[in-house]
Amino acid sequence: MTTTSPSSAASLPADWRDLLALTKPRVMSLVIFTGLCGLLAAPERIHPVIAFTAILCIAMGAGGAAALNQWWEADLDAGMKRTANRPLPQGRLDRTTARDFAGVLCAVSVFLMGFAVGWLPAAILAISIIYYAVIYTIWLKPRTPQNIVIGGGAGAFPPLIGWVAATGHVTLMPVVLFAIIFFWTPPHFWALALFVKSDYAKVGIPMMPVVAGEKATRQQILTYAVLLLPLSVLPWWIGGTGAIYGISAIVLSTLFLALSVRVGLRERSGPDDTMKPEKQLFGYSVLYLFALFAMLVVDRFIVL
Ligand code: HEM
Ligand SMILES: CC(C)=CCC/C(C)=C/CC/C(C)=C/COP(=O)(O)OP(=O)(O)O
Repeated sequence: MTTTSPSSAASLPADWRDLLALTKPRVMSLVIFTGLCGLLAAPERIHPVIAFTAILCIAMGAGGAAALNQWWEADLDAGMKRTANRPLPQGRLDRTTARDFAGVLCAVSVFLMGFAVGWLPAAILAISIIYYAVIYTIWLKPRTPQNIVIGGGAGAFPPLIGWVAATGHVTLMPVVLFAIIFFWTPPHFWALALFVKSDYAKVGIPMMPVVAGEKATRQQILTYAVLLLPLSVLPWWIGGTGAIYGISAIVLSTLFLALSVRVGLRERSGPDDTMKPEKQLFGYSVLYLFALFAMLVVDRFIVL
C-alpha cells in the first residue's frame, strides 16, 4: 500500500471550505449526534454551557481525527474515484497545514474536555482519536479485512463520551450504546464496500469484498444485522429506557434486518448490476442510527 509521505508542498492559503472538508462533516454529523444523544439520554443533567462544550469537544476531536486520516491517506485518496476530489489529493491544501490543523483540533478537544467537563470523558475522547487516526487508519486498514470490525470501536465511543460527560462514570447503559454502534458498523460499511469494491481493489486496501469475496461479505452483513436486532432492544430489556425506545428499536432494526436479508441472499446479476439493494441498505443504515438514537432521547423526555 502507498502511504502519504508527510512532507509539505509549498504553503497554500487555506480556504475554510477545504479545512471543513478535512473534518468529513457529513459523516461526523452522525458521530456528533450520537454523542449528543448519549449526553441527553443520561440520567443526570449538567449545565447547558458544559453540555455544549462537551459536544463541541466531541465534534473537534472527531473532525481532527478525520483530518489526520486524510493527511495520512492523501496518496491513497488520490487513487479512488470516491475520494479523489478531496482537498489534499486535489492539491487545494498543503499537507503541513492539514497536519497542523488536525493536530490543533485534536489537542484542543481533549484539553478543553478535560478542563471544562472532566478528565474521564477527555481520556475516552483521546482513546477514540488514537483509535481512529492510528489504530484503524495506519495499522488495521491496510492490513486486514477485519479492519472495520475492530476499528469500528473508534466510532462507537461518542455516546459513551456524551454519557460520561453528563454523569462522570461508566455504567452498563453507555456500554450497550457502544455495542450497538460496534455491531452496526460492519453492515453499514460493507454495504458501501460492495458497490465501491473496485476502488479499494485498485489501491490495494484489503476490504472484505476484495479479500473474502462478495458472497462472504453478504453473509457477514447478515450475521451482524441479526445480532444487532436484540442488541438494539437491550437498553429496554435492562430497564434503561421505556417502551417508546424499545418498540422503535424493534421496528427500525427489523427493517434493517429485512434490507440486510435482501443483500445477504442476493447475487450480483452481472457487471451492469446497479447494486440498488446495497445502496439502499447503506442509505438506510445512516437513517437507522439517527432514528434509533433520536428515539433514545424522545423516550427519556416522554414518559408514558
Ligand atoms: C470503521 C468504521 C466506519 C467506516 C470504515 C465507515 C466508512 C464510511 C464511508 C467510506 C462512507 C462514505 C463517505 C464518503 O464517501 O465520504 C461513510 C458514510 C457515512 N458514515 Fe460511515 N464508516 C464508519 C463508521 C461510521 C460511524 C461510527 C458513523 C456515525 C456514527 C458513520 C456515519 C456515516 C455517515 C452519516 C455517512 C454518510 C455521509 C454522507 O452522506 O456523505 N460511519 N462511512
Ligand atoms: C470521537 C471520535 C474520534 C470519533 C471518530 C469517529 C469515527 C471513527 C468515525 C469513523 C467514520 C469514518 C469517517 C470512517 C471512514 O472510514 P475511512 O476513513 O476508511 O474512509 P475514507 O475512505 O472515506 O477515508
